[in-house]
Amino acid sequence: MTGGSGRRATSDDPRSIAYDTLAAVSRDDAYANLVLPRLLTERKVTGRDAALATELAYGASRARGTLDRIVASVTGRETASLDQPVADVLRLGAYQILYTRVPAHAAVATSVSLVRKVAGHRPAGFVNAVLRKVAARPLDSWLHKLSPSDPVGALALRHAHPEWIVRAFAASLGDDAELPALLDADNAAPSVHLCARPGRVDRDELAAATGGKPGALSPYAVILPGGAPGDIPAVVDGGAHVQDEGSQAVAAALAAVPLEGRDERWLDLCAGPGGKAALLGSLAAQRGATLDAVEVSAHRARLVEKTVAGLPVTVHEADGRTFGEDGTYDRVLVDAPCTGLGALRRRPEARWRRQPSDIADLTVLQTRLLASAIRLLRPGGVVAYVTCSPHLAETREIAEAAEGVSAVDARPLFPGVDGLGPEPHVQLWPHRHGTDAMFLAVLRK
Ligand SMILES: C[S@@+](CC[C@H](N)C(=O)[O-])C[C@H]1O[C@@H](n2cnc3c(N)ncnc32)[C@H](O)[C@@H]1O
Repeated sequence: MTGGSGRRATSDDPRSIAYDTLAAVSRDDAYANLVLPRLLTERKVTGRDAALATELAYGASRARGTLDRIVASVTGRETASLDQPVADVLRLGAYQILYTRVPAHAAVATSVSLVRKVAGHRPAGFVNAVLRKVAARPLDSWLHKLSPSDPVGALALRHAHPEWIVRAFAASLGDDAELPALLDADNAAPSVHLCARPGRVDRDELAAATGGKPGALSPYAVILPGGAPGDIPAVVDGGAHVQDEGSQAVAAALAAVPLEGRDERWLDLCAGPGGKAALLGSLAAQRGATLDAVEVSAHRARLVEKTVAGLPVTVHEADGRTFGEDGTYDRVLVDAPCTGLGALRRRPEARWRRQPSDIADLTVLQTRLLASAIRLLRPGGVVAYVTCSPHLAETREIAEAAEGVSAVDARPLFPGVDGLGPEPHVQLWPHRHGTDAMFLAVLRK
């Protein structure tokens, strides 16, 4: 298994497209959810072929760790140590055999011809032999055979998540009972949510026009039944944008916190690509306030500029840790850079790329950004500390260590919504709320 060429399959066959997506993820650290749509467009693949390519590329990316364990138990070596083209063809083949209705003989035959295309004739016999052995047992039997004895390890294997992530979810949830539902939700494609920009589009009219339904958490959310949001007239003309309802709800919560005194200067300290800045900017426009939107990355600052065009928002390409004049803002959002463990359903491969060692650097940055936000607030002003991760080290522990502020109970900002704990903060969950697992702490200076 040496000398992998790393060639692309370059064809419009769904398996080739799925393979090229997996290869881009393995070789170039690419994001499957960016590569796949581009390949489908370039190769003009639509309809059932596009659906199959999507299922295979995203499914095999999500299940990668579990597939690798099964393949490794057949080959006797780490799957990641095989040549990349062989490893990815085996993942794709094993995924079809174990997780789809593709007949095993077809999955094996197409995998053998795929490996010939991307790695030459030498590994063809190996791929054929390995996949035949994979096909000798159904998925349940593999899971049973390879399952560790501890329950969290077993859930991690069964639901294709790294163990450290399942443990982090369990710690945040407080027990293990909901883990299967949460892990299942991570493995399902999320529905598309729109944000009807306040002052531009009426949410109920947008719901009626799109066949969607109003969301329960954000007064601006429409949950779409399916289809391509880019074709919706309100999205085309900028009256609405695509945004997870949880993201909308935490931004709207900051605007809804009661505040005494001046309420004119708002700040978004981590603004790119600008979804929350667009909602806050729309609310600011209605309330005679202005928003400063800070983003350290030049490319992402440009994205914010596009997203907030026409709103009373000034974009600053700057470092939030050192930005601005102390004591000058009334409301500040810190939507901190984080592991993104609350949005795994959106990024098929992300769970396998993230490492526990990522946490330490992120928590230092999160602490410094929150301290900067507090420095920038006037006395009595409020900060919303937000992450799209439920990891306790990135959420409660950061909020509770913040100095010079007291926690505001955030739960009344979500009237009629259950399962928001832990008091006084809000933790949303995909399996409870249908949103990304957004965390919100509201702190008053
Ligand atoms: C979770 S994202 C924000 C998402 C955004 N609020 C939205 O709703 O579209 C975090 C952002 O913080 C930016 N960032 C990272 N470090 C930063 C810093 N020191 N100062 C300002 N922005 C920073 C990242 O580039 C990234 O765009």
